[in-house]
Amino acid sequence: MLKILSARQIKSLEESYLEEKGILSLELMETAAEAFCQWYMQNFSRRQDIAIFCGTGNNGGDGIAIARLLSRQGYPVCVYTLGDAKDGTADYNSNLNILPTNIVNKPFSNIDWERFRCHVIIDAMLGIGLNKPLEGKYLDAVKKLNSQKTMRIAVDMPTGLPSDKLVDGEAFQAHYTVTFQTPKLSALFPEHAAYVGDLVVKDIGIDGKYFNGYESSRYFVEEKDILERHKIFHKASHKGDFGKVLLVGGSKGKLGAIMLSAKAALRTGSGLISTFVPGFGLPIMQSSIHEVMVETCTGNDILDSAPENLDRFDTIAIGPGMGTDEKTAEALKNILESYKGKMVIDADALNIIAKRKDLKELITSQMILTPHLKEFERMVGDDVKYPEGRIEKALEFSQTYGCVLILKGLHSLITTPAGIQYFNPTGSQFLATGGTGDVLTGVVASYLGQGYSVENAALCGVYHHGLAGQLAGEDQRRGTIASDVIEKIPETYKNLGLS
Ligand SMILES: NC(=O)C1=CN([C@@H]2O[C@H](COP(=O)(O)OP(=O)(O)OC[C@H]3O[C@@H](n4cnc5c(N)ncnc54)[C@H](OP(=O)(O)O)[C@@H]3O)[C@@H](O)[C@H]2O)[C@@H](O)CC1
Ligand SMILES: [K+]
Repeated sequence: MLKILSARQIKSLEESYLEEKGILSLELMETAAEAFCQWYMQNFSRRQDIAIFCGTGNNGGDGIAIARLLSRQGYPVCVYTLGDAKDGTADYNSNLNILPTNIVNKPFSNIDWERFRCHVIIDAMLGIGLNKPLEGKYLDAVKKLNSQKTMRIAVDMPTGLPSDKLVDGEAFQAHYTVTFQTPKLSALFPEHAAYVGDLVVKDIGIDGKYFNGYESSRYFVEEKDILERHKIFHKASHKGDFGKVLLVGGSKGKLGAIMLSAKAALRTGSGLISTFVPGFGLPIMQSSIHEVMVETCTGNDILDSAPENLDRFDTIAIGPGMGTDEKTAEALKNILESYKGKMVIDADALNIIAKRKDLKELITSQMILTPHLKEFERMVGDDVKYPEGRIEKALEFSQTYGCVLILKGLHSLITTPAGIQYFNPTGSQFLATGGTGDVLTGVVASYLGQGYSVENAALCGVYHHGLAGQLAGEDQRRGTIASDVIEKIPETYKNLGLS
């Protein structure tokens, strides 16, 4: 887990790290530049001309050091500076003084934009030191660079993005942001996706113990954290060991939702899946998914009653495609009141709960709620447009009702009633398509059925779902559909070296 700190905390952390280790900030800058270059060299060829735009703070210092290191490795580099060296930080100037003279180094204001050509733009203008919206030449630079049809990469933060809050005005639009040590909070806001691009976190050697003194309950999940939370099954495991899961949902025209959840749960590893759907769905379910068992409610078109003997199941997920009819709401109430096991509450179940205070009171610590932004807004009855406020609201909700909350979106946020908030690293823009939420419900329910704690099921579920989305997107690009994501779930295990 990487602890997420504010820009102010990062500066203080850096100072105490340097002091305790007895190293110079210039050395840390060199480490950061090396980390960037190592990533760059793995991903880009020497045939691509690089233009590095540098401010005069330490972000600019990183840029100048990157220019020297890449040039030494045979990469064609030009440097463009946005300020006067006399205003530069000490480390910026130290790097400028050792920039080889064969590297073109021009002021930004001297660029002839008619003739400007490069393949890759590296933004080292401003990083976590940004303290006001862009204006003047920085604004001009960002606008010019964003309009270039080239690869754009930001060092630490895209210029113009404040580290801890929503952007105000313009910012550099990166395809990749290579950030140091730990992600900055705002790089994880879905609203900033077009500025951050793909986020790459590079270790610069400040180990975890230095983070201990800084208060934060927000973390960025890493692959190793997920590996630790998985259960290991053995050859002799029986299908019953993988859990008996009941998935409740579906209504006329929306049966596909519960089918997607069921298939996803099977692909995640569930042994026995039952579904509970309106009567019309029985032949459809049975003919399309042979591995699931199907039970039906009293009514033919809508879900109007609860299943019998809920204790037969290790876990229940409810909501996909269910509709919000009053009879359905009563069936939901019945299930929430009588079932004591772990549950996933999604989609229309959330929409029903949003309107019923009495149902909100039935939320327990055994439950994982999985709203997307619109559903969450209905649940809290408030505007959650601003990410800083939304993250706070998620915490408040989870603590008030004692449940685990998965707020879906880019870098889905998992909040536990203990007050910990985890940002998920996996995912893809191609997950923004109908039915992927139903897939997540099936994945999370499957882990609950396999005996995972609510916290581990939420973390592993969101991680694998996001990774499956990435893998599906690599093959299918904008043509990715929810079923492709399901088919990629088994590959996520292979990816992590899990059986
Ligand atoms: N911390 C770490 O672990 C490590 C940090 N490292 C690197 O250092 C970076 C942070 O460096 P930093 O603190 O010097 O800040 P930086 O982003 O260069 O900007 C400061 C300058 O910008 C100016 N300025 C601000 N807003 C502005 C605006 N809107 N428009 C115009 N100007 C504006 C501000 O001017 P002022 O307000 O002071 O007049 C000041 O001159 C960090 O992102 C990372 O890349 C790595 O080297 C090693 C490990
Ligand atoms: K930058």
